Amino acid sequence: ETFDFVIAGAGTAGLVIANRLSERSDITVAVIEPGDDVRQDPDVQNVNFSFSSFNASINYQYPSVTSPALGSRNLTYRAGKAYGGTSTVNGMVYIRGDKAQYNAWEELGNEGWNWNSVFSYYKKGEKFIAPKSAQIAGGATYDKNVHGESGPLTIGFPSIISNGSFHDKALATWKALGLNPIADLNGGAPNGFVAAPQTLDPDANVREDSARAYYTPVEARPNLKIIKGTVKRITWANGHGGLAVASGFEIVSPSGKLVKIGARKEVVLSASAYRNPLILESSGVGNPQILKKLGIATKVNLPGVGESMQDHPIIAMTYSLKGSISGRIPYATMPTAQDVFGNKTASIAASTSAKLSEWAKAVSASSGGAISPSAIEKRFRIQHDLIFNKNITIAELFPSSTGTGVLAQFWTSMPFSWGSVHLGSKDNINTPTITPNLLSTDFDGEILAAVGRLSQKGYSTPPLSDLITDNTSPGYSKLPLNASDEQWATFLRENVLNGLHVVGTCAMLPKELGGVVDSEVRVHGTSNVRVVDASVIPMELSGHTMAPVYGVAEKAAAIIVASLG
Ligand SMILES: Cc1cc2nc3c(=O)[nH]c(=O)nc-3n(C[C@H](O)[C@H](O)[C@H](O)COP(=O)(O)OP(=O)(O)OC[C@H]3O[C@@H](n4cnc5c(N)ncnc54)[C@H](O)[C@@H]3O)c2cc1C
Repeated sequence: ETFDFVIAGAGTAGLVIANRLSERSDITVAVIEPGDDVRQDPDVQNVNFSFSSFNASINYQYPSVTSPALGSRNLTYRAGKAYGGTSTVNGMVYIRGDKAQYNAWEELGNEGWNWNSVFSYYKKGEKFIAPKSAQIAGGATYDKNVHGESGPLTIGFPSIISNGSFHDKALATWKALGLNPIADLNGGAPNGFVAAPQTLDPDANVREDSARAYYTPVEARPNLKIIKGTVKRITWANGHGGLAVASGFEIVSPSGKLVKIGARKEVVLSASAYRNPLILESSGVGNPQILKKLGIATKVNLPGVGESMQDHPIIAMTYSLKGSISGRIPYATMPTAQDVFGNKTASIAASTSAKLSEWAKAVSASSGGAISPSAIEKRFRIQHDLIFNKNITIAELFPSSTGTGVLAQFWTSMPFSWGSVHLGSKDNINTPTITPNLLSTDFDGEILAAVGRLSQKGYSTPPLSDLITDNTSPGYSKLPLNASDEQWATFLRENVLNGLHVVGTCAMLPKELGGVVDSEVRVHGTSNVRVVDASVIPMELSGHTMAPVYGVAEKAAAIIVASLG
């Protein structure tokens, strides 16, 4: 079969692209997806799901390689395998990040990619449902100017938001610690304490994933088709002008047969940050040294493929409560460097600035020289400037209720440790080789420890501390309030996990900075291969990744449609 556009992956981003392209009735669109239609699955719909309720058939679990910085542990990277991809199995939290982080995309060489432009696509995609009185009683606030009202993606607050004392006490404590309440964290300035909205329909009380939002309303379109299968590689036509030209995909059908699906115009990779590099590498697009080892001939020399993988390093602690909490406590506390480091901020800014070139050399070496030290240093300097001069939020502290306790999670936003994702062997398109390198740059551990101390301080400062009986994990005996730097370093090495917010493995950047796609999300060196999903986000954000994926996909779809004339 042949279509105008063929998209790999009916996930969070893939269905946005499919929806927007198929608005044009003169264009035919096919989406290749290995997962099933799970829109009626009660575990998917349930907004009070537990992560463990998702069975393996809709939940990829990729093990990483072991890492010395993690005490030789390996990590599990999870993602959704279904219509809707990871938006069907995720935590649904919808946070976009800081304005300056988006403006940095333009500074890095992506013309037209800045907060104002992506913000307009956030609004286009969104249908925001304002909180009702019960949710307002639980602390839900908003600024209607930063939300859209008529897009496909419904966003709201959980209907069972806790109206107990947790919110008021948490707000008072964080305020006492300098983190003031803010009305809405999605307007590009999330510094402070606030209730976070989610991708759910509060009236129907169901999860809003990208299948429900972007596929259900358009599935009857005759020019849109989802085909079950796994993309193995891009098929190439005879090139012209030095650019590689895709003619479609070779896919593995459910019965294991290799089938060709033709693309008259373009192919789009939306198979996730874990899987797009695998498809590119198995098509000969990537680092020639890696391709040679795999026995694959180089079609396009593009060493950034699969590199600069970034994630949020995350820690969870638990506190037991005097009483219990009924309902959800979806609050986010988002501090800046100043909030975390106080009067040491300027000296830390200066000492870390002096180390950027050393860190860049180490990260370049760990990528086998795939990205040059100078390119990484340029990217690090922009990141450092965001943290220390542009005052972005550098972490998130995020409680959730276990009923009789609080799971107090926190993570840092912009790591200086980068990992990678590559094809492990020529014929295994399903299993990425993931090298996390989490906390391999010492400062990432230092900043996480500082945020951890802030978290401990929050739970031991009245009035929030009035609710708490003890720290049950890891326990104050293991990690006291005055724990030393060494105690923190050991604790983090043994306990840090991957936040599952992976970006950057097909970064939207100029090729000389290690980029894989240009600012029209087209793979460098090709005329008609685009990548649209979390993998193109060039640097980690202070938001969670789903909201940025939706914003990026809406804008990328507009770019592709505009190119059709
Ligand atoms: C457990 C968990 C909780 C999370 N919680 C949150 C949260 O609360 N808030 C938030 O913002 N973010 C959260 N995230 C992260 C966020 O959901 C993801 O970053 C985002 O959904 C990724 O979207 P994507 O389009 O890049 O990829 P996906 O949505 O994963 O889509 C990729 C699709 O491609 C398909 N595919 C894979 N390989 C192939 C192939 N070879 N050929 C064809 N198709 C293929 C997959 O089956 C999938 O459908 C969470 C992630 C996880 C795992």
